[in-house]
Amino acid sequence: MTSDSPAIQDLAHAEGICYGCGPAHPTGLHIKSHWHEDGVHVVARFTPSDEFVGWPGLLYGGLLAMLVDCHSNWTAMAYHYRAQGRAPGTLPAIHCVTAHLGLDYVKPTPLGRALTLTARVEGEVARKTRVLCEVHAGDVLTARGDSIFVQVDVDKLGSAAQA
Ligand SMILES: CCCCCCCC/C=C\CCCCCCCC(=O)SCCNC(=O)CCNC(=O)[C@H](O)C(C)(C)COP(=O)(O)OP(=O)(O)OC[C@H]1O[C@@H](n2cnc3c(N)ncnc32)[C@H](O)[C@@H]1OP(=O)(O)O
Repeated sequence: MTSDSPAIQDLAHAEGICYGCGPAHPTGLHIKSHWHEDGVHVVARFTPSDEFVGWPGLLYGGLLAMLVDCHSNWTAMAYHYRAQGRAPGTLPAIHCVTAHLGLDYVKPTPLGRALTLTARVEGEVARKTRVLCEVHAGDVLTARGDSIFVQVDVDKLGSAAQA
């Protein structure tokens, strides 16, 4: 899959309203994740605009966490679909939620430059999936995520799952 193909979010959850990655959110970030052609990594690109400023000229760390959170979660979900030998968007839908978001801020992250998020699943996978994610601005590694996502049955989550 390449970035010319539909994003995993658009295939799997076009009606999603997550602020970070929901295709149907009116003003959200619309993060788009794609399998890399190496078949191992999932990649997203995002250029933060000036409104996401933290320290002058630099990206607010919370926004960076949002990017890593959503992209890593979609990496986990894409992995589960592929492990079952089927495409995102086929039924039954696979849903994961963030159980643990780990993030190291390695270097200041600039505003107004394309960021590349590159994530992959690490280790044994069951209901719980560990995802490693690197954020690069050009050649510079600016952040590193190490997070846990847990597959959930949304029918059992009750009203919390309706959002
Ligand atoms: C929550 C409602 C949302 C529903 C919507 C679903 C639709 C999704 C559709 C499309 C997604 C697009 C949107 C992406 C958005 C970005 C991601 C977010 O912002 S998600 C929101 C933030 N996250 C939460 O609100 C989770 C709140 N926490 C929980 O609900 C539970 O704690 C949960 C489900 C994570 C686990 O609870 P247990 O009772 O089902 O399962 P146990 O047995 O505790 O854990 C399972 C395994 O995970 C490990 N685990 C659990 N918590 C951990 C942690 N904090 N760190 C490390 N491991 C953990 C455990 O050790 C266990 O591992 P072992 O199988 O024994 O190896």
